Amino acid sequence: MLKVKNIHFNYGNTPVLNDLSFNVEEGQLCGLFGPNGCGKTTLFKCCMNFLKYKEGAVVMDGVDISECKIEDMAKIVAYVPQEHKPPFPYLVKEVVLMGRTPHLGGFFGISKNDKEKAWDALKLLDITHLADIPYNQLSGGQRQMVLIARAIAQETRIIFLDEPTSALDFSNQMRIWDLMRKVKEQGITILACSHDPNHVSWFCDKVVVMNRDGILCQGTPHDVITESVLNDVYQDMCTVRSFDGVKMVLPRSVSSRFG
Ligand SMILES: Nc1ncnc2c1ncn2[C@@H]1O[C@H](COP(=O)(O)OP(=O)(O)OP(=O)(O)O)[C@@H](O)[C@H]1O
Repeated sequence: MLKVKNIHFNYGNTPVLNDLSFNVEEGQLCGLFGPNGCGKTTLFKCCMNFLKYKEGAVVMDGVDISECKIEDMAKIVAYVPQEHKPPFPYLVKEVVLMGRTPHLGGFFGISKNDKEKAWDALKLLDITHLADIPYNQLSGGQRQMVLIARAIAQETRIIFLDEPTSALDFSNQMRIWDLMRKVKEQGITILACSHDPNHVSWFCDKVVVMNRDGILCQGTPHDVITESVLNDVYQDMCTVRSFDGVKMVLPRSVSSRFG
């Protein structure tokens, strides 16, 4: 469903993505993690043709995205950005409704069905109580939930989420990861980056680990979430324990307190 082949990208003369390749299968929930500044957001933007990579190819749902117009892209992939702070003078229900006409960024030709889909997305995230509140008045976490609702309302076959739980409290973090699993069970393909290796380990089918040189490794959480990989990424700070087959990543300083 998503094929990234030998992508290279520079900001000016500074290389950021260096020969990145990975695939995500249809209906897979793929987690992407790596240290600050390794290029995760840049990778999302290259995959959506917002940034033009200089070598390589990205194929989504059989379409070479370098030839894809923005309105066609919006039918293939929905994007939840890491944060969204600019003034956005709309009510929450209007922001979610924009998921129905993402390429227009407005409310042209909206049907009763579109309104129902937007309302369903608000219900799915349990945020119907926010519907009539101005988006600009929301907290960071509430905005994150609304943008996820907008992506769900868009009804694409692929969803990209850039740190979708970074601003959320624990219950909303778990709710979003559980929701991503439910969504992927409907055959939708998800690529989500996260700074929490535990979330990636517990919820994802596949994990792609990046460092500043490119992709360090990729595979199932069982194969990838190991002390040697994590300590490569996080400079010898992690211990990995297994509880009933579930891997738990702990800071070394904590695990040493408990022997
Ligand atoms: N517009 C830009 N112009 C120049 N350099 C940029 C630009 N945007 C990002 N960078 C640089 O590119 C590198 C990758 O940034 P990116 O935001 O993709 O990393 P990231 O892995 O998403 O980081 P984080 O986990 O902190 O969100 C960083 O070194 C960053 O400083």
